[in-house]
Amino acid sequence: MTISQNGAFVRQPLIAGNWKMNMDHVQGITLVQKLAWTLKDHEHDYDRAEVAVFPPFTDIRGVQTLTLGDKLDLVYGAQDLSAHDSGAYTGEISGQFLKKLGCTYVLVGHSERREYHNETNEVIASKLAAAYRHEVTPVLCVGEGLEVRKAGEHVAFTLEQLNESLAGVSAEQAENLVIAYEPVWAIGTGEVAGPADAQELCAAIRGALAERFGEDIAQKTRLLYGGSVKASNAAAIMRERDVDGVLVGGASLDAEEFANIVRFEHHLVTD
Ligand SMILES: O=C[C@H](O)COP(=O)(O)O
Repeated sequence: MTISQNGAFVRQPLIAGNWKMNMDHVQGITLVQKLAWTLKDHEHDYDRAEVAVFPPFTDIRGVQTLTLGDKLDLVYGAQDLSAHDSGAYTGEISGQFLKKLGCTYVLVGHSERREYHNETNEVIASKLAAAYRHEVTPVLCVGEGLEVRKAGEHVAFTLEQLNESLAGVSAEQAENLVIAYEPVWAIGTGEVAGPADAQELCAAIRGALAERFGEDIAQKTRLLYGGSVKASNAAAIMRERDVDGVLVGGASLDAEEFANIVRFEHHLVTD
């Protein structure tokens, strides 16, 4: 992340936990409670780093009730949304419902959606439009697979995904946008792209955003890295200039571990 002369972050870091298809609604409430208590024990300053969880759809109502009831500062989002607003789309979830459930964010185009649900950049563009229609901030996920990385085409591939997915997004809408760079080969595999790899792609993404929406918006947009992030590697990744946060999968299911990722600043000082 980038730090200004007075020690403030230029862009507020975002530490996001994607639970994927883990945690039923009872387990979900327990995890959020434990996370909130642990962060309270750590005297976490939520203004300094935002904390978001992305539970399964079935958990969101419980998480909403808990965060409202206990006046928790952490925010939450959904892992996907429909491109449609309502109607005969069995099994789909409208952005309208997510808005009503108090979701701040929604993941769009996660690599697992691209892979298992054949989501193309075109589909993802229509889901981004739906997120904007319902005023839920999208976290657009992009990133290359192993073959592309081995061929040395990871920057071009990722920027193409980015540009095609953002095809319908206006500069005004882009004021509310988070991008997550997640190299597919590093997701759930224990393989971590090094901090320099994360920086390379985040810098390239920021450059592409500048071309598309102007330098001002590019400098304000938060860029996350995702792929086998743990407490032991989060600080080194977060130290990179263009990385403003992390999107954590497996390690977000353990409240202590995730809270230690949120404490990345502590590790920055002591490393
Ligand atoms: O959304 C999260 C990413 O897919 C990373 O997952 P992971 O931390 O389990 O590798």
